[in-house]
Amino acid sequence: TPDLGTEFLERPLANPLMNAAGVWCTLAAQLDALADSEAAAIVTKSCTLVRRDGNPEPRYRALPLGSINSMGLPNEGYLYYLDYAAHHDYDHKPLFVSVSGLSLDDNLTIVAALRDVVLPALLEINLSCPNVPGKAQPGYDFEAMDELLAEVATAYRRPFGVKLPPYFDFAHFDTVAQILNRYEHLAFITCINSVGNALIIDTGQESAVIRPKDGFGGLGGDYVLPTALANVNAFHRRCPTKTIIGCGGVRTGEHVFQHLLAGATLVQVGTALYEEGPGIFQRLARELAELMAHKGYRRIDEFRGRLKTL
Ligand SMILES: O=C1NC(=O)NC(C(=O)O)N1
Repeated sequence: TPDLGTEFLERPLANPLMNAAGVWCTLAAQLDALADSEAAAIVTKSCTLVRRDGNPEPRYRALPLGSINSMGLPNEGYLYYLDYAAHHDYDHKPLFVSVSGLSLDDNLTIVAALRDVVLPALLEINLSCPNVPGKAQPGYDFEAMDELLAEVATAYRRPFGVKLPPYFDFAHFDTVAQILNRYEHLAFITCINSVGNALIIDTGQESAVIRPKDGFGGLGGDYVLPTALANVNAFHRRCPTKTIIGCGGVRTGEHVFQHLLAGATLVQVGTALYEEGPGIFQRLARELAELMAHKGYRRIDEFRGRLKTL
């Protein structure tokens, strides 16, 4: 059988699979379930300085082709996740801590705290939550993003990564890649977060389907796979010294294969994990191995990043 083994930041991993920040990772019991699953790494729900209830419900809706959500960063506050990180067994599998402070100061406070506890946990700075009313995504404000990365890189002084929103224009791919390439400590790039501020309409009810923001929310699932693959490949081409983590639209082993072909090293699962639970990682690993066997690949590095063009 094919070997799903891979490497992330020089660390060997059993497979390229992990959860997407925010899904099945807000509470310790959920994170424990991921730690006990076939996922090779896990990431926490994006945390803020203080605990948040998040947006009013209904704020998540599963759809025939994916999901829409406007959770609003409900989380237990950063100290909860630092405590979880302090007790995690890093020899078993890596733990990422996702941080989504609501201000530059909040981000720097959390990042400094994570630095000072000196844990092997990996930092994923979320630049792309589309669902906090009144808060623009740093990922779409290039000057603010550049300032945030400069401050975080200076404060953290260790390898970290960013979770980007989707971009839809080569000028934006170029500008963002140019910014990211200036930060040596910036070791990985996770593409993409949900496609922000979509609107799903229930025809029968003649209504939006989630309460926050008049029904506008982040789109995930099958709807976003082509956009996710494009962003993975765009930053894979433009940031040769960075490791790309793919996220968006992964529901089958074939989708994992496509993210790897596009240049991803790890592949995160969001909507499909929300719907299927942590058992999904065993299914995705099996389906990826079957597809690799069918194609005659023994290892991931035989095809990773080798997307052909016409
Ligand atoms: O970064 C985020 N992306 C999402 O799609 N939703 C969550 C949230 O709303 O908390 N955050």
